[in-house]
Amino acid sequence: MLSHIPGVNQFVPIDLIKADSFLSRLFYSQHYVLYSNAVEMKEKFGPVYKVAQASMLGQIFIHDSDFGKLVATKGAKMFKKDSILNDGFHALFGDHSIFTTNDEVVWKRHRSMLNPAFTDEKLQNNVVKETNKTLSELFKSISQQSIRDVGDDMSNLTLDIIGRAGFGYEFGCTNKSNSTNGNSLSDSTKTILSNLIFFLVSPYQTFSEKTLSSITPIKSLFKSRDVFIDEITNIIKKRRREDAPNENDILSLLLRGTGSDSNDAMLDRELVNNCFIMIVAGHETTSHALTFSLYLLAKHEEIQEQVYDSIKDKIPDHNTRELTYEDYEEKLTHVHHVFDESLRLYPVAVGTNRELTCDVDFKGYRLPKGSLLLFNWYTEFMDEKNFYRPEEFIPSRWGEEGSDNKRHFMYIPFGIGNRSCIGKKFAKIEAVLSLASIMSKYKVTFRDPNAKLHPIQDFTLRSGEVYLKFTERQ
Ligand code: HEM
Repeated sequence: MLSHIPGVNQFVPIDLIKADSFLSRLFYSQHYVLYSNAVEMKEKFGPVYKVAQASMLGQIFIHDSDFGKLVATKGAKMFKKDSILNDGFHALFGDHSIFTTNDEVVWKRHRSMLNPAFTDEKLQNNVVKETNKTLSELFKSISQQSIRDVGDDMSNLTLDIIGRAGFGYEFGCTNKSNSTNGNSLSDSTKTILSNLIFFLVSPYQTFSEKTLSSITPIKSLFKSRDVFIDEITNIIKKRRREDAPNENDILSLLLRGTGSDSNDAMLDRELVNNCFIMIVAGHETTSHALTFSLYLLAKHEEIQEQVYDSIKDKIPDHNTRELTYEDYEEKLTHVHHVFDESLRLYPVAVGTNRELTCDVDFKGYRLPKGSLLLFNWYTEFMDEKNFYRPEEFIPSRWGEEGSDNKRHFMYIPFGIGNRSCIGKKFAKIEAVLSLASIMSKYKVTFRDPNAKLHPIQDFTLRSGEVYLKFTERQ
């Protein structure tokens, strides 16, 4: 027997929400339900409930790993991206990219064209090299100033890495003396990211871009978007003119065969949209994940020392050479565990949005076709049935026997199914090598021993301000 879906304010029909996104975005309360309050909401209503407040009008929340299984096995047939949210992305990033397109055929084509840029071989050659290069620049600036705004450092680091490894492009964030026009693009990227949420909660379906531009943060966001598109178009033009394009970066791969009308060629607007989305998706997420990891290591000095000891033990010459892909694969197990554990406690993507393309029966409820779903996986990460003492930072739990099988459909910080993160391994290599290099060179401690973390739920989960002291190890 199917039950009535529990929750709050059930009265708003989904068609009304779709017709009037202005109403649905009058207030923004997603942060309340998504992260800080998610565990409480699940306890109150169970794993499936309906929330009708502000931007979440009529949205069905799902907190159950069986849903992950459903997405992994039948996802493509039952779900599509949330069309309301995607409309917002189209206005900013264009609708011709792997992340924003609503068209399944277009998505498949983009995904299959981008996949070869993310093979182990490509990542080995490319991400490892650019991560090491960018870290060495960061370390030079740390030697001049040991109290660091870690959020800022990680943002600069990850933006430079995706610029170099993705597009052979110098954002010039870690090595300021190197920057030419890089600054305009890095500033634009940061403006877009910090103002994204103002736009997503605005009535973007109801009003024109001109009207919306009367709101200052949205105006700067559109301005930065235009700078970005111009710059990226110039990068592409320049690359086309070059005789020997960088063989390993993402752009080189996409450029091969482009310019024609054949099916396997990416047109200019698709290239621009995809480059834009890669920079945004590839930068912010990893930057916050790294900041959370460093905060946790500073908070747990004994774990930090264990990580350092394991690096010394497994890589005796760690302080005289750069770390390699083999180190990443074979010798940095403790660092992998730290990263997995911090993504469990602070998953930068706490869930994902979908729209149902057919009626679906799940856990005794009928979820009607057209429903907007928010699959929140964070509550499973914080559930005692999956992780003992879930509130605590215990990286060693990841090395315990059987932990991988048990968590297959449940621990999914990079999503699950066909639309899961294409950059997962890119991010992991970059993050594990960065954490290991930092740990091997510095001890990190709080500038203020009473410092507290205040995570902010925007489009992603952000770390807020984290200041740490970096003391060079002898
Ligand atoms: C810690 C770092 C990262 C996290 C936690 C993360 C998380 C995610 C998640 C959860 C999704 C799925 C969204 C959905 O189902 O709607 C996703 C998609 C995506 N991510 Fe990541 N990501 C990270 C890093 C990266 C990097 C480094 C890149 C690129 C270099 C990247 C590029 C993308 C793209 C293009 C998609 C869309 C894939 C598609 O729709 O086929 N991400 N990411």
